[in-house]
Amino acid sequence: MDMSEKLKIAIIGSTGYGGVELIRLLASHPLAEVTSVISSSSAGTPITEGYPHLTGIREELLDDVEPQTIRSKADVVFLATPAAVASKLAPDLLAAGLKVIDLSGDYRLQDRDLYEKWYKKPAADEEYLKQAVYGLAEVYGDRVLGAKLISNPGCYVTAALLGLVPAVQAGFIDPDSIIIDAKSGVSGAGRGASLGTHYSELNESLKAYKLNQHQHTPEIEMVLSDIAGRPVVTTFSTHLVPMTRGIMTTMYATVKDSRSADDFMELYRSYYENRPFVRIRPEGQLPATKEVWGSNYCDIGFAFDSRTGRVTIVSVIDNLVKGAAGQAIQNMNLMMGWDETLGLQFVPVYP
Ligand SMILES: NC(=O)C1=CN([C@@H]2O[C@H](COP(=O)(O)OP(=O)(O)OC[C@H]3O[C@@H](n4cnc5c(N)ncnc54)[C@H](OP(=O)(O)O)[C@@H]3O)[C@@H](O)[C@H]2O)C=CC1
Ligand SMILES: CC(=O)N[C@@H](CCC(=O)OP(=O)(O)O)C(=O)O
Repeated sequence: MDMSEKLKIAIIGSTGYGGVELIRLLASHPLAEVTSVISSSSAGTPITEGYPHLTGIREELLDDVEPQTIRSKADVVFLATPAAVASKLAPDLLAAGLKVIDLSGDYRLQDRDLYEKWYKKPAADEEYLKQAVYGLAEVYGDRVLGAKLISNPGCYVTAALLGLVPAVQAGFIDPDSIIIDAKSGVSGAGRGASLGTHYSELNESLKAYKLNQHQHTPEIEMVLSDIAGRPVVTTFSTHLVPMTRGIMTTMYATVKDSRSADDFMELYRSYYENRPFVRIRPEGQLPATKEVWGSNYCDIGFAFDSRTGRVTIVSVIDNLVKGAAGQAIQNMNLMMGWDETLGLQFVPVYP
């Protein structure tokens, strides 16, 4: 690529929350620019019709989903589409010579049966699943360089795994004892209106949903099993919180070999030493979702209970940034061999 020219980006699903967050973040990327915003339902209309906050930033009309036209305008396409859409679109986009970064779950699980069981939709073709690189950037980032098809991890999965992987890999916790208690803001459910995300249903309430049925369960287990070197199953519970952005995962596990708070702190600081988006909090300080709002950070804190022999690990992310668009751009940077922080050095919005 001629470095005087920016990498051209198209976004399918640009009218959704993940898509519009890609537009926001890419607007300040030094080496990439959005050249096509695409809609399957409102091509020919301006994106500012649905998103007036983009006035003066993206005034062009939405394009159609047509691979050859997209290729004439872009080098990389981000798919921010509902489940089972990317698996239909990616083969033609790849054939047209585009690189594809998928924010949905379609290329995360290598096992097609697992996808169909948990997502209740048809799985992607085996041939493309084999090509897909799973982009949990801090763990598998070194596999992403030069990839043509990147599968961006789930939002809950990112928060949970960044909090668990170092301890599982080092054998500091018993993988079979892990319980993940997760909470998300409502933008995690996308822009479409539904009864469950309706203001008067959600406001002043906290509710558990999809218990033991959440589609991110097999993705978390896939990575924990890989890291532990044996099959791991886990209890993963999700809750909807009346806030716009943010995910907190509170994770409980039995500590092995009398590892201390200092041991954990040293392990996590060393694991994430060269990973600029993971911040380990000092002992006794637990992170809040507000402290990563609008940023690509994942903040992690610990609490030890010598009475029960358990550690509680708390991790927080912004679901739309580190949980979706931010990590997808981080993966694009890694794919291109660039500094992973390009275009992502936002200070969290506070308060
Ligand atoms: N929201 C979040 O925090 C996160 C979301 N994700 C995943 O990212 C993906 C997008 O999520 P999100 O932005 O929240 O969802 P939204 O529902 O807000 O947006 C999805 C967009 O996809 C487009 N779309 C729907 N059907 C098709 C189709 N057949 N072909 C092409 N485009 C289609 C729609 O736009 P149009 O009708 O204009 O084409 C819609 O605006 C999902 O898979 C989601 O699970 C992952 C991590 C976090
Ligand atoms: C609050 C809320 O509803 N969150 C969504 C997150 C879904 C998501 O991002 O799904 P994929 O990553 O699998 O595409 C959920 O729990 O289903």
